[in-house]
Amino acid sequence: MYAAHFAAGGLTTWLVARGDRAERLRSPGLSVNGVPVAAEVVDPAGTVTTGPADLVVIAVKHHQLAEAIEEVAPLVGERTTFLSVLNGLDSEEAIARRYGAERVLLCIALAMDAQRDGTSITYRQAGRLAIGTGGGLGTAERLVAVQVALDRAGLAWEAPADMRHEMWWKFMVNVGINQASAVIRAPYGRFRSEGPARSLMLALMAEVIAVAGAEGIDLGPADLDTWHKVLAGQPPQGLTSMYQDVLAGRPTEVGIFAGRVVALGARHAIPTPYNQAMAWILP
Ligand SMILES: NC(=O)C1=CN([C@@H]2O[C@H](COP(=O)(O)OP(=O)(O)OC[C@H]3O[C@@H](n4cnc5c(N)ncnc54)[C@H](OP(=O)(O)O)[C@@H]3O)[C@@H](O)[C@H]2O)C=CC1
Ligand SMILES: CC(C)(CO)C(=O)C(=O)O
Repeated sequence: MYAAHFAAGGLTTWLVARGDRAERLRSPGLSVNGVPVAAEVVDPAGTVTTGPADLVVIAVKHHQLAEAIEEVAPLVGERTTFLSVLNGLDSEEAIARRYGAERVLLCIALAMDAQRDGTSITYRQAGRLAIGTGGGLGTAERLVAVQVALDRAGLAWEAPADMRHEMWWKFMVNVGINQASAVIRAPYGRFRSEGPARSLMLALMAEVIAVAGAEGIDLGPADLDTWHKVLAGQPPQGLTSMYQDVLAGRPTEVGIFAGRVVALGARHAIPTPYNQAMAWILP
């Protein structure tokens, strides 16, 4: 979805992929809402004559991150800045360890409803990206350059004052709705009214709020209200990325959600039974 926006905005766009994956991106090719994406496929296993890229967007699942970080190497130069739309709290640090902290902005993807079937993507809401610097990551100059690129691509962005809080808010959301939707097998609509689905989502989120407090992050009722407003805008039949993974038989990101909450609970002696159950149940 992001590649389609960049290409349509007139920015030279490359899809980085190796082997069979590169072949699938060439044929049948990547399509977004039925429109083929005008982006060249770059296979880093071959001779790469393009680049360096001004911006690298990493949009893979967490278990694919380490490989993706290495595969983009031929396109990385001094001016290259990274955005990671991965959920969870860790991907920016992983990229920073490989390419340097100043090259990586903090980023989360909000309120999007993309669904994928092979190389065909459909979405109604592109949502928005929250981007920023913090914790030694990124620079103000790179942040502005990326904002200009996102404007050209027609992608909505915001730059919250407290990006760390924003990352934890998104973590709370993912721990709650992604995991609850994946085990109950329910679309967004089921979480809007009282019932077991919503109760499980809120119980999982309450454990995040507890461990966040112990980590010095102030999450609370106002953050839950913000989520309820976002949820009200999601299509009732839409599916979280984790529920899509379960339906497609793909591994889930449970390790960076429940796994992380359980580990933080152990560190701070805070019980996290709901997340422990998710870690036992989800593949
Ligand atoms: N979908 C959503 O609504 C949202 C998702 N997110 C987060 O964004 C991240 C991506 O999620 P999502 O888009 O749903 O994931 P998908 O699994 O739908 O897409 C990931 C894509 O990356 C490709 N890929 C994997 N490894 C590589 C690699 N080494 N080189 C090139 N391409 C690769 C995969 O190809 P292949 O199929 O061949 O393996 C696949 O097409 C996750 O962390 C998710 O939690 C955040 C907000 C919303
Ligand atoms: C917030 C939500 C549920 C949709 O944007 C998401 O991040 C996901 O599906 O992974």
